[in-house]
Amino acid sequence: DRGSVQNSPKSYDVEYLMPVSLGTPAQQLNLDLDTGSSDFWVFSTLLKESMINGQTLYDPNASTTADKMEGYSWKITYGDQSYSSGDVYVDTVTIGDLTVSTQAVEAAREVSEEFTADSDNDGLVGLGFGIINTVMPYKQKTFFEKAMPGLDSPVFTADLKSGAPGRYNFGYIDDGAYTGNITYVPVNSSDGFWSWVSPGFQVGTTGSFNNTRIHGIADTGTTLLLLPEGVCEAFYGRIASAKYDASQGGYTFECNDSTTPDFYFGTGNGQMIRIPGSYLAYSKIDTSSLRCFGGMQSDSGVGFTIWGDIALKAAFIVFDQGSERLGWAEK
Ligand SMILES: CC1CCN(C(=N)N)CC1
Repeated sequence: DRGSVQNSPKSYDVEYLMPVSLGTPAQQLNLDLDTGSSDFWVFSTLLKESMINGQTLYDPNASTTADKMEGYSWKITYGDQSYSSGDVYVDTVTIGDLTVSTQAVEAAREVSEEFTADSDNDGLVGLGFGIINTVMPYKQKTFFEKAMPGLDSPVFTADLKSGAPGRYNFGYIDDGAYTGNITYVPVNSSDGFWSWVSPGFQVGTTGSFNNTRIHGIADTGTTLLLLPEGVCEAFYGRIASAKYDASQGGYTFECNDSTTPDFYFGTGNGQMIRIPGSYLAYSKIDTSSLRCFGGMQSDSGVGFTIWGDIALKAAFIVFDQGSERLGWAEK
């Protein structure tokens, strides 16, 4: 079996949403595929009105295939301190023609204001590893873990684009979606994340390659690229107008600063992925400013590097759960 679904970026590529069908008859929600978490949760009719702001709600009572998991609950808190919690139902879920008939659907009773404010986002499909699923008393499998045994190949791929729709594929690799070779690197899933080690980085076409191992996670659910402080300094040190602006909470520089270099990160076997400098002028810090908030910021608050959407949209990535490895290719 296999599946394929288009993903669409919200403004500034802050997140990428995909249509998902839940229940019988099908209820379509727009969900955020997040490889940095492992809960499948949705806005639902169990929520208080005050927590809803235009989102589409999953109504388990309107689904003839929904079964409540009595006595089960969940609560998740994300890196930015946003959170959600609620009850659990088993129901059928289809993403891009791929159906899992008994998915644990976590129906929200409570969401924090960050989720309420994001009116386009109806919930998350966590495609990290199931060991960090928050359902109690027994954790539940991710959509991919449920689908995997029936797939042609135990992989899913992410093709995120800058300011344009991309695609998530399940169960196969589309050889037309990338250029050159796919370089595979081992994954350590013990923390539940797609954790891997980059051999280093290079700033610009003329800079030398810095052999410094960077431990991090491939995370579709994080907008920016969070790298070690020293890497940020090496990059922003090459941009004439760049500075660390505590009032903005990060590095900023003039959006059109022509000294902005491309950023390359190593994936192994001498392969590098090129992130165009334009991706790193993330967004204007306010409408009247000529300065942009940087797409690369320090990972000091997290403890490891997060290869978020800024990096992922420069590549074609294979999340190979069958062999616990990541595949990186240019496109
Ligand atoms: C380590 C953190 C990375 C960002 N998160 C996420 N994509 N859900 C939360 C975990």
